[in-house]
Amino acid sequence: MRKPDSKIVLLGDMNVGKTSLLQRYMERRFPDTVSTVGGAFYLKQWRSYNISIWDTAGREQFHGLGSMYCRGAAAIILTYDVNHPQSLVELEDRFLGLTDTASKDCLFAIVGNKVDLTEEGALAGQEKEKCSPDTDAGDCVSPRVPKQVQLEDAVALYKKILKYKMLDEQDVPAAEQMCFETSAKTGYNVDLLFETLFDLVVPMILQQRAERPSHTVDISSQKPPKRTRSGCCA
Ligand SMILES: Nc1nc2c(ncn2[C@@H]2O[C@H](COP(=O)(O)OP(=O)(O)OP(=O)(O)O)[C@@H](O)[C@H]2O)c(=O)[nH]1
Ligand SMILES: [Mg+2]
Repeated sequence: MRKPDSKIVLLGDMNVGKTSLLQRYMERRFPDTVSTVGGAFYLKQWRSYNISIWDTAGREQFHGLGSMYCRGAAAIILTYDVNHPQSLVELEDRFLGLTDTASKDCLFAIVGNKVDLTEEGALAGQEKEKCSPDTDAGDCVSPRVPKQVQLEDAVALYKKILKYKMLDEQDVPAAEQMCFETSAKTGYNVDLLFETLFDLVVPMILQQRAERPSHTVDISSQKPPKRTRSGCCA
């Protein structure tokens, strides 16, 4: 198996659409999902780099595994459902602490998913035919509701995270670049989310490589060991 150069992890409450987002990006479809057990990952080749993207379980019973999946992560996607304010609250209360094991310069993206279900989704080009007896289930939309969580709430959380991590706003990407509203169902902003992160992670890979001590020994520059009287080497 190809060895990953970097790691991105999806975190968030159950049912917010983590698995659906990843499948939409990697497989270009929106299949039925079952609630994730433990975790699973995809390997994505981005330019000449291999990036592993980990999907985790949002269910409380798997909570203990979260920090293990985050270990060494270069970026974490904190996912909520724009129709469930509690799912944003949970990111701060339950999931942020799991990211302590991530890389010290870990990037954070905050993602409000299921925007297709909102009235605002229609303005963002999410309009689809309403369900009718002749419409395929995958092509129909539930009745639209006003969005329950605003993008500004996600931006506020992003700024809290910077404080929690003791990061300076000037040293990290701007909140507006790292807070997204998506729909795994229609694909809205899904490529933008993942590919923004890939582009930000690549310089981190290069920096790590530059800092890593070289394990290669140039044997041509090594002098043969001197013989001592006992026959051993000095
Ligand atoms: N309308 C709509 N439904 C979505 C969207 N994304 C996911 N869903 C639905 O929401 C439900 C949960 O999606 P999952 O992707 O399994 O959620 P999850 O976050 O992986 O959940 P856990 O694995 O339990 O943590 C499924 O019925 C999906 O079809 C979306 O963008 N729009
Ligand atoms: Mg899942």
